[in-house]
Amino acid sequence: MGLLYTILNGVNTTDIFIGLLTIICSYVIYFYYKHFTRINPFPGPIPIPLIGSLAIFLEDIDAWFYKLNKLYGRDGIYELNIAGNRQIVITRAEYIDKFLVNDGSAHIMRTANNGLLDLFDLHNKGVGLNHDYKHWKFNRQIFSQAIMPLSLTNKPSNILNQLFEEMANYWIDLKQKDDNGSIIDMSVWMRRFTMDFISLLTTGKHIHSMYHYCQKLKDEPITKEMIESEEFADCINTFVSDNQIIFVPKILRGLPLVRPRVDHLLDNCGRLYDKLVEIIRKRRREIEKSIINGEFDTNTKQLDLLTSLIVANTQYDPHPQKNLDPSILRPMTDDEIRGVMFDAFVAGTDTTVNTFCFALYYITHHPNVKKKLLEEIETVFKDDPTKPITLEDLEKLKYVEAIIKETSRIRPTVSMISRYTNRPDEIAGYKWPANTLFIMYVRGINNNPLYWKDPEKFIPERFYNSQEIHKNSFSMFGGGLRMCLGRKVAIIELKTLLASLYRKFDVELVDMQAPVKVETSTITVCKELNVKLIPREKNQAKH
Ligand code: HEM
Repeated sequence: MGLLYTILNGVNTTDIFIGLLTIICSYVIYFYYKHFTRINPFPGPIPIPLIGSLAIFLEDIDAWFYKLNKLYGRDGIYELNIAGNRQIVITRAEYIDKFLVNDGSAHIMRTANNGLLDLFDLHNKGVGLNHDYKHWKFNRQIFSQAIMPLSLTNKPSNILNQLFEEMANYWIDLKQKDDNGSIIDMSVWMRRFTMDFISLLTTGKHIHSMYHYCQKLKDEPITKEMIESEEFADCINTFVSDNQIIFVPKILRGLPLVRPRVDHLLDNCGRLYDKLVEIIRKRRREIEKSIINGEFDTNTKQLDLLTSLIVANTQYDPHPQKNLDPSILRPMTDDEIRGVMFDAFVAGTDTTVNTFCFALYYITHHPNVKKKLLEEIETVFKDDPTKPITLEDLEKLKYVEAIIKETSRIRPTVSMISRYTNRPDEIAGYKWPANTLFIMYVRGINNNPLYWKDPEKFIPERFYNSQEIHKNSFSMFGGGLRMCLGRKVAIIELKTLLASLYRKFDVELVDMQAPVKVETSTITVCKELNVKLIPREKNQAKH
């Protein structure tokens, strides 16, 4: 202690300054030495020590990636450094094959987990950001067991029909007396709609977020339910729009620009987790009560998702699994269910909202597409605009499906999908060490003129003949072992929504000149889409 005191006592400000400067210079030299001697050097922006590419913090991520793709993506591979992490960006369909196959577990992880996943209790919870292979496998198996059978039933369509009717009535209610239609921000309404949908699908309970939003628009007195409902919607939106901060390296957590954002998101997630756990515990008690009373129906294939998750791998499981690794044949804890429910709300709401809004934007800008869409609706539903939509009807809506795919090709809401290697591998003809992070740049591949003629043109007919589509040149739901678990439900939802909307309303953009307003975090979000909805007269669907 005495020696340390003597040393420190003899140190003046200049010495401290010189010491710090030496440390910083040594780090910068070390950083650039590592950078210029890296394995498989590819073109890309020159990184700044600790920060990597500053542009990612200053520009919209999607717009920045699009620009980089034009600058560096010509040969199908380039690289970036984000907050000190090297990322290899792939823009050719031929190079992503290994990430999209279902065998092996070499490319199963999505992130390096050197960020703050643990702090948010996401590193071994749920599915989407789960970094722990064993826990991910267990959660994925049970989530899949619960959601896939649902998409084979009319349950999602029935909920969607009921919710669409409700929403259409609010829209008509909001119409000004002398106006021929209602002007609404579709992106906000769709967020409330998908929230109500996912809640009904997962818990069987209506949280009335559309109703509360409508009350708010009509300036009705604010009630406790309205506040709670808006808070829940805000928590989901905040997580969707601000979650990149979770991937900032731990070492940067205390920085003045980082700390408040992390604390804000932590507080947000805390409230969301508490709400979800409250819902789960309540449902568990309800199930226990119905079992005691002999009222629990194990034969039904139409349990809501939450009930399926609670009874999975118990004697009340309606889809008992055999021939599986015994370590994943156990029931889930409340915390594990919370992780999966969190995924359903976070991964299952905004993705659909944005795809739907982008589709409307393109349909309104392409009268020929709108005409064919209306003709298909007319053919399938004849002149009955009220008949509830069934799975059978959805099967027939081929052009609607092509519109959804073409929208996702040209403007994917998930424009980047990452994979992290846990062992050395050969990708794009190069040998890579373990722990390399790859980004499949979906928007670049989906719009690459190598695979698509006139890629910038909106032509749904491209998807009529799937054999003509180059392998891996279109991705909406990713692929391989981590492929989207909600893909079937999402397609049901999008098709039902588009058909229901155009059966009942004519849709016009309020500003046809304005580009679509987007903001990117891990997904590309439609920030605003102001539309005018004009109720259709009977038999008017063709125009
Ligand atoms: C249009 C709507 C949707 C789009 C475009 C979409 C897209 C995606 C994509 C690209 C992935 C990553 C796949 C990969 O890494 O290969 C993903 C993962 C996932 N999605 Fe979706 N999704 C949509 C709707 C939904 C819905 C409705 C749900 C649930 C109700 C859902 C649940 C999930 C989950 C849980 C994962 C993580 C799977 C894993 O990591 O194992 N998604 N989604």
